[in-house]
Amino acid sequence: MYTMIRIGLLGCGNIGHLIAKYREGVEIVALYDILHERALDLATCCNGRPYQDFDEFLNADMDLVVEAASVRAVMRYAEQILVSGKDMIVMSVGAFSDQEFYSRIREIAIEHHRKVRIPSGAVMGLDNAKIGQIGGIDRVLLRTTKNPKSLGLELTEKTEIFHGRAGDCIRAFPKNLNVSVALTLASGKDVDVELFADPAVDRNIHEITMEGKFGDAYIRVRNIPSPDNPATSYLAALSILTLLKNLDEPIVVGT
Ligand SMILES: NC(=O)C1=CN([C@@H]2O[C@H](COP(=O)(O)OP(=O)(O)OC[C@H]3O[C@@H](n4cnc5c(N)ncnc54)[C@H](OP(=O)(O)O)[C@@H]3O)[C@@H](O)[C@H]2O)C=CC1
Ligand SMILES: O=C([O-])CC(=O)C(=O)O
Repeated sequence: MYTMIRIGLLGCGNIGHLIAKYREGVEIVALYDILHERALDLATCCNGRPYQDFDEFLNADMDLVVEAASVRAVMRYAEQILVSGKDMIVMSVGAFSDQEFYSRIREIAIEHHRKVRIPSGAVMGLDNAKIGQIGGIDRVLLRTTKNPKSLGLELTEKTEIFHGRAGDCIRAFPKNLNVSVALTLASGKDVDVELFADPAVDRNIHEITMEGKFGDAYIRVRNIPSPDNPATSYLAALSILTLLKNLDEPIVVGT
């Protein structure tokens, strides 16, 4: 028999709302957002209790905290969450581009017997990219194209606005390129990123090219933006909903 997993939502914006609306197998018991009105508003769609104080939120009777807030929120709260005995699901994985922070959180998770899970988010192929950890991949390139509005820009023609490494890209675009850091963590390769703003596209397009001992791969996802936040692909919310649904599954599919 399965028991409901009890979660707390850190971040009650677009993804938080989609989790509340479509969740399966989990109960939302606690909600926290930097803007308390957002937690209050989301509490009306689920039975969770909104908290204004983070420490009180963390004391709620829950198994894990689902972060759908920001890179800053992960950097600020991850350690405290793990030390409090809760697991974490992290959407704003860009926080882990800071190597020192990543190592510290990993050590704390080991010490406290906790897990930090990173969903595939807005890309496909993240699980297979993990073969890079055993030397199977030589190079990973991520080419992302979004409408300028998703990037907070006003442009009239397609423009390359970043070309470089994932760690530098997430610092410049913390709300738009978490996927580049997820790919870096999965593959163990410092991912090359090309970011384009194109007023002619109405999707968030991620093209991944991988080359290695296995051969080569080209994966393109043309994501529909979330209704409430065009920077975030709807696929990212589906990915976290699926992870939540499978948390207690005894048979695990995918690398
Ligand atoms: N891994 C992946 O593939 C993907 C990751 N993401 C990331 O997931 C996160 C959530 O996305 P989404 O729901 O669309 O974002 P939204 O901006 O719609 O919602 C985030 C909410 O969290 C709040 N928030 C921000 N910082 C904090 C904090 N320090 N403490 C508490 N609340 C905070 C925001 O407030 P305010 O508006 O005031 O900042 C907002 O209400 C983002 O960081 C996004 O970049 C998104 C897509 C794909
Ligand atoms: O949702 C997307 O397309 C990607 C995104 O915002 C991110 O990785 O931060």
